[in-house]
Amino acid sequence: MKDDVKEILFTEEEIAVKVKELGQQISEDYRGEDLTVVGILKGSNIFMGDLIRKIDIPLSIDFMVVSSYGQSTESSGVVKVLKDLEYSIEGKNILIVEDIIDTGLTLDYLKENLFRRKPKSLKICTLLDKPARRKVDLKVDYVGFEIPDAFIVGYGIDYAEKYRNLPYIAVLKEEVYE
Ligand SMILES: O=P(O)(O)OC[C@H]1O[C@H](OP(=O)(O)OP(=O)(O)O)[C@H](O)[C@@H]1O
Ligand code: HPA
Ligand SMILES: [Mg+2]
Repeated sequence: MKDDVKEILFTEEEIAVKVKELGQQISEDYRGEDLTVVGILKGSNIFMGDLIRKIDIPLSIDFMVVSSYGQSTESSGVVKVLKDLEYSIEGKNILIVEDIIDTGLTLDYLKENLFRRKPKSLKICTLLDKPARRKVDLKVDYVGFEIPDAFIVGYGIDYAEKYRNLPYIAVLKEEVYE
């Protein structure tokens, strides 16, 4: 697995520092308010777990499973909801947690989908932001790291369902996916 890595972008330690910063900022912004954190699986599986433990206010969690990359390095442009939320979000403060925003198509679809359910507020937190590939305008409220236009894996993020268990965030060698 490690032989497929071209370059480590962010170490475990760098990720931990950033996640703590994001958690502190979110805690301050929502203090005194109810908060429901919605993780977008599978990619946010690790980030979500680490982030909520750095948020020191009461919160509840829910998950959606969506997919648009499948086994590819390119978005299909079609966002499939494989598992929907368990609970109503009407009148609630919702924070969507994503691992990475690339073209923005996934979150553009999800924002529309969730806004229709009448939440009190709807904000977005992503660990990684790849602005060079954005295809839609998207306001993102909390961003961990801005990254270059490269296909990354690790810390829950996959290529063809592999590499999620890498403890750091890395760029894959092109020969792995070309
Ligand atoms: O901004 P976009 O171009 O839409 O890309 C971002 C989305 O792509 C990845 O999901 P993927 O479809 O790979 O599913 P996964 O989370 O199960 O890996 C990632 O987790 C984001 O949800
Ligand atoms: N890596 C893995 N999955 C992704 C990426 C990426 O760079 N962009 C969108 N989904
Ligand atoms: Mg993926």
